[in-house]
Amino acid sequence: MKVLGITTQQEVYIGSRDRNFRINEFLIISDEAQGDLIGEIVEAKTFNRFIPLDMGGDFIDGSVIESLKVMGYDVSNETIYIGKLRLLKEAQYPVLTGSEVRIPKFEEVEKLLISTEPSRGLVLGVIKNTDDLTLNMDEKYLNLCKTFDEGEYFKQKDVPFILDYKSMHEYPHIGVFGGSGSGKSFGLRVVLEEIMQKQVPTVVLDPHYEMDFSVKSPAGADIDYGESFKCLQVGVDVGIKFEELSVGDIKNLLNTSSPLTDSMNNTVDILFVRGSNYYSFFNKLQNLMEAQEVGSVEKIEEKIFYAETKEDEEKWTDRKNLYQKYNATCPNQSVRGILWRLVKLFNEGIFNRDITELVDGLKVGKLIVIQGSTRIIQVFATYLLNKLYYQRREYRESVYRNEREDFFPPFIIVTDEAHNFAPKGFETPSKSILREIAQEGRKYGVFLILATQRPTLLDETITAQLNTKFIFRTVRASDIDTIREETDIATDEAKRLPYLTTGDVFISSAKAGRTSYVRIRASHTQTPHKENPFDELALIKSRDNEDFLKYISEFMPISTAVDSLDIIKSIYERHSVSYTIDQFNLKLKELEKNGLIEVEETFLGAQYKLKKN
Ligand SMILES: Nc1ncnc2c1ncn2[C@@H]1O[C@H](COP(=O)(O)OP(=O)(O)OP(=O)(O)O)[C@@H](O)[C@H]1O
Repeated sequence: MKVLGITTQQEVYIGSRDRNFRINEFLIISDEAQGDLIGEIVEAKTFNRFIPLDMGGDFIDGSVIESLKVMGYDVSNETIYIGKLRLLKEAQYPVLTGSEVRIPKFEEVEKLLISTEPSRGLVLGVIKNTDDLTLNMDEKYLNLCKTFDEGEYFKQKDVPFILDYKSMHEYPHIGVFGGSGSGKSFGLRVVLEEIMQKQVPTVVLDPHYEMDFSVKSPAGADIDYGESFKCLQVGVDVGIKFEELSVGDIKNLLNTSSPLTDSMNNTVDILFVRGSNYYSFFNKLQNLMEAQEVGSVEKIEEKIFYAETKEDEEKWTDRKNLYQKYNATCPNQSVRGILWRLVKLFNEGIFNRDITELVDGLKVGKLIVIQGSTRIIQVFATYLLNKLYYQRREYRESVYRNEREDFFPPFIIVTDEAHNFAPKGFETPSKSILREIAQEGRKYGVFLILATQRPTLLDETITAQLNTKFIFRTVRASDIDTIREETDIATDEAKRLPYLTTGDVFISSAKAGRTSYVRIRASHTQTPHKENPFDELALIKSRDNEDFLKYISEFMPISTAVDSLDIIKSIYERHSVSYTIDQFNLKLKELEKNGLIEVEETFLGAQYKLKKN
């Protein structure tokens, strides 16, 4: 392998007669003047005599062809492999043409490729095309993971990719970008498995109900995550304690239910009293609304006068007071709107629980998965993240002040569909807290892992704070542009983004100052949605058919014209399963079509029989 053509300090062409180049493999140029220079292949081509070299287009120029000839290559008759090698560190001078190129030894690239020990980092996969480098690789880096491809598991044969999560302290926050089906959720699962192994307290917002780690995959038979995570459903296991809400919180919550008008905001300011419980706020709104509907103090007094019971009298007196106090400042429309939003939240069960179980889990280093519909998670997350972030902040600040507050651990927040929580261009309640954490979280040990299919729709301030970025296959041009702006990904790599294989990813790290090309390892667990819905359909159908066959076997042969009604009755009595005549006949036809029974046409119509075998 030799350096060809006119060279620069950043990039050179190299050629070989017998070795094909692979994208992102590492090679060393032995430059006589400058010593060893390490580079990475960013483009590779093969030429042979059927495709003359001068058709190379803009990939190679005339100087490359000329130097191939000078070095003794027969450009019109031989197969020649050519690669573009980008130096990892700019050379002092342009590289010497004709320099020898060789495969590095592991220790020559170890520092470049491996950022920390496996025990101190997250083993996320393997660095692609590095199998040549593993020849004398340290034992501690061997057999750390498996990869999964086309239904088969493979032993690790490349250098492992280990993410130094502790460096988040300096380079906080991770972004995970990729189009649908690119391997983003799978990648997130692997990251979370590793986080669980390190027992880092983590909150995962999971509107898709997919982050469950109880089902093992063949690659994780000996690892059990059962005790390391907990799924909690909003409104069932976790919720918001109404008494703890500030006026800001309640406005945020009502707003997520449906946006509040200025007048509604104002009305909440006037009516809400911190520390009151749900029912007292509800009653206040309800009573004021009813008083407003009566219309005037005189009319309410009439109601008091004609009240039939003491209770009624008190109720209307109360309403009169509210009316007198608030009618002028709180329009009926706004009171009504707030009440409607409040009841909607209440009906979702969000005020039924608190976050004690969640906080207890975090304190022992668990991964807490919050499940619920996208909307309810948005409502809850705003409250939750504010609460957790300020608790952690308060704890850290008390440490600075040498005071003793109860320990509250550092933690990570993970969410898919992050553009819904922090959209570009308009304000949402969850966005302000995420933005604050993106900018200030590092100081207090609160970190974000945000995944999205649409980086272009994610708030720019937040995107700019994501120091490590995982970029899976991305096809949309606008998203590729955003990725190019927001990462150090090179033009050559950006061009490859639409063609990346599912599960392959560019990991661009501010700490390393470079991008690695990685295959995400096989996950130890499986998503609960793994079953193909069409297989599920077939399975249910065949179970259904088997059951039906069991019910009818003893009545065979069956003449539909005479027997159906009696058999349907018997099946109902014995098995409590009911069929209409049409359903029963259709089921018989289906069984016959699937070859489970036989049919014969008789003068009485169709007669079904068990199959002879
Ligand atoms: N690293 C990998 N190794 C093996 N298989 C993978 C890998 N990554 C993804 N897959 C498989 O590819 C499929 C799609 O992956 P995944 O569900 O993660 O896509 P996605 O990008 O999250 O899509 P969406 O955003 O639509 O959910 C899954 O069936 C998964 O099993």
